[in-house]
This record gives sequence, structure tokens and C-alpha cells, in this order.
Amino acid sequence: MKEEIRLRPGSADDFPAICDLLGTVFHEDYSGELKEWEAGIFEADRSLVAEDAGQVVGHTVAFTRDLTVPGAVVPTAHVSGVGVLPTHRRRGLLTRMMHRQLREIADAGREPIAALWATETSIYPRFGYGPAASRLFLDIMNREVRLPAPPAEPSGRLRLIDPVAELAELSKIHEQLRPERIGWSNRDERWWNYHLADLSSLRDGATKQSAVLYEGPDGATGYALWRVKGGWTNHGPNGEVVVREVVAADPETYLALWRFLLGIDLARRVSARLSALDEPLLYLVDEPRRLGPTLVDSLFVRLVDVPKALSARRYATAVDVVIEVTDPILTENNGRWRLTGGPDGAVCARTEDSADLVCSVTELGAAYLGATSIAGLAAAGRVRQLTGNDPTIAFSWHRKPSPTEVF
Ligand SMILES: CC(=O)SCCNC(=O)CCNC(=O)[C@H](O)C(C)(C)COP(=O)(O)OP(=O)(O)OC[C@H]1O[C@@H](n2cnc3c(N)ncnc32)[C@H](O)[C@@H]1OP(=O)(O)O
Repeated sequence: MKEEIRLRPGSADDFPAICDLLGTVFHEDYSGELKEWEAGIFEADRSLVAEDAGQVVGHTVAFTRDLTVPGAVVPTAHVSGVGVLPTHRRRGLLTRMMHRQLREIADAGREPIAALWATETSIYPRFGYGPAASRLFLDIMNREVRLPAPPAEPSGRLRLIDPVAELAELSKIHEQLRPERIGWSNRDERWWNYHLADLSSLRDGATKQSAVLYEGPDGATGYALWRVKGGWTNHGPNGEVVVREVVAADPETYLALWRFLLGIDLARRVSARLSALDEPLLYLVDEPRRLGPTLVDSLFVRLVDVPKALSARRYATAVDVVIEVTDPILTENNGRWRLTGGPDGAVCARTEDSADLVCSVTELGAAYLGATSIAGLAAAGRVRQLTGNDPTIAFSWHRKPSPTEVF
């Protein structure tokens, strides 16, 4: 009789087989430097494998990190490394792994939400993950856009640095800004090393990673990371600056960093793949159209513990609303919840009162970071508003999410 495919916790011994699987499903070479890179952040005790006759045929892992949400920093299971071998796809293995992983996160009780980046947008809503943030891919014609002049007497100056040698500086700025930046994940030393690792297999024909720091009288206030893909045509230089990250504490720093990136010689394009929907660059340049923005989904959020998650974040205005939630996977979330609170905090408790709105846990995940409008979801028929008590403004936030890394 054919043995059933079983799910079991992963272990450090499974790591080579997991890398082989990830290499197969993501069409990458996960041997050598990529394998070493992944080993630096692998959490064996939070990995889940599907095993068929001794072979690892499916995998997922939840990384232990925090996420900044409106008004709070919340422990968040960062789900990643999801794959099922092509020989075993569409037999419900992902479904089994997602259900088991969510149950384990819920039972552990530490993380009220989970988050992930999806390779394909349609995969995760069925498991309660809602598209909670969007990003802009920018494809900038750098010679066609003008930025305002820098201040006559700038308070800081730019210095090219080795990002690994000056990790402490980068980390300090990141930590100072993180509590306010929706969608940012904390980076301990392992995650900084992972983030800054400059693997040749990830350069896609570009130079090694470069970095610049903006330093004012009281210390560094921002940095940028980028690479350049050199190129020439019959018309001359045609390089592309590939921006990885721009972190700035204030408008002067932000302007200085982008002036620098847009002005790099021998480049005719500047690309950035993690720009926020309210990216200040949109409001700085004279020709935003020449930024070539394309809208793409980014972070998906799953409320694992609905009352805990809803009371963990803050709200833009006073809110007192009853939400009827459906969650076919974590059924303890089913039912009516009264959310009361505002800018200083919130509480959420089970109620028998009648509902103002009805939705699935996926829509709550989509609205959680303040970027997806509840009224918009209602207009799409995804949320049912039963009364005029509309929490759309309360759920929104003054800045859009700006996740800085695909984990
Ligand atoms: C957070 C991350 O790591 S994102 C990375 C996701 N991984 C990848 O993209 C790697 C390549 N793909 C794969 O490894 C697999 O196809 C997976 C993991 C996406 C899906 O695994 P499977 O075991 O085939 O999924 P499963 O059989 O449980 O399918 C569940 C449902 O999702 C649907 N589904 C699965 N994959 C996809 C997809 N790529 N696009 C659209 N729908 C999908 C199935 O059709 C099925 O729908 P149904 O219930 O209506 O029939």
C-alpha cells in the first residue's frame, strides 16, 4: 500500500534537502554561496517539511521577527521558503502545510499575525493572507527628471562606505526609524548579514553592492545601497543604477541621497523595486511620469489571533465597531468582535451585539497595515457593510507601508 505523505517538523539535518527543493521550485542554484547564505537565517525548529518515502517534497518556514504596524511593533511570523516539488504539486500539500503552520503559530500564542511575500498573488488569500501593502517598481529616466536644488548650506555630507564595515551605523539609523515605518521588519545581526551579503549570483550582471552614508553634525541620518549595471549603445553610455534601499531620517537627507543616485554618471536609468505608494520622490521630481511607476502587491498579512491583532495596532481616529469574521482555518477567530479604540490604543473582545460589517479574515489582513481601504473592499463586495458605522478612516494610516526587504 502506498505510504501517505507525512508532514513533520524540519531539522538542521534536513537543510541540504530543503535547499535542493528550493532550488528546484524557484529555478535557482541553491548550492554553494546561496546555500551558505540561507543557512545564516534558517530556523530549523520553525521549519516544516513534507516527506514522501524519505524524500523532502514540500517545505515552509516561519522566521521569528517583528513587524511595524500602525502605531506598534508586533511579533510576526515571517513565512517563507514555501515550495512543493513539481512531482507532488496540486495534491493539497501546500494546503496541509499552511493549515498546520498556522495552527502551530496560533497555539504558540506569541505572534498575533503572520506575513509573507507571494511569488504569485493568487496563492495565499485562500489561507487568510490579505494583500496588505503595495509597492511601486520605479524605472526612472534619470536625465529627464529634475529635483529641487539642495539647501544652500547643507547640514550634512555624503561619504561612500563599505556597508559591511559600517553595519553598526546602518543598523543604528534603521533602528531609530523602524518604530514609525509601517512594514519594516527588525534586523538582528543574522538578518543584517543576510541583507548585506553581496552574492555574485544575486547581482544579475551588476557591480558589487555600493553604499553611501549621509552624515550631519550629530551623526549619520541616512544611507543608500545600490549596484550599477554598466552598458553602452551606439549613442554612448547606457548604464542602470539598481537601487536596493534608501533610508532617510529627514527630507534633507532623502533629497541628498536621491540627488546622488539620480546623478551617477554613465547611467541613463535608475530602477528601484521597493518604493512606497507615497514615496516622497513622487512629490519631489518635476516629471513624476518619468519615474515610470508600476504598481505591484508586496506584503501579505494574516491575522492569526483576531482580537490580539486588532488590539495590538492603533487607529487613525476613534473607532467602535462590531466586525463579524469568518475564518475556516483558525476557527477560534469566527464570530463577532467589538473593536473600540483610537490613536492611543484599542481593545477587541467577543460580543453578541449585531455586526456593523462582515468579512473574512483575509480582508482584515488586507486592511491591517492601513493601506487597503475597507470601503474599497466593500465596493468590491468583499466586505459587507450592514450599518453606516464605517471604520475605513480609523483603519487607515498617515503613511503607506514601505517594506524594505523581500524575505
Ligand atoms: C511565502 C513564499 O515562500 S512564496 C513561494 C511560493 N512557492 C512557489 O511559488 C514555488 C513554485 N510553486 C510551488 O512550489 C507550488 O506550486 C505551490 C507551493 C505554490 C503550491 O503547492 P501545491 O501543493 O501544488 O498546492 P495545493 O495542491 O495545496 O493547492 C491549493 C490550491 O491553491 C491553488 N494553487 C496552488 N499553487 C498555485 C499557483 N501557483 N497559482 C494559483 N493557484 C495555485 C491550487 O490550484 C489549489 O486550488 P484549489 O484548492 O481550488 O484546487
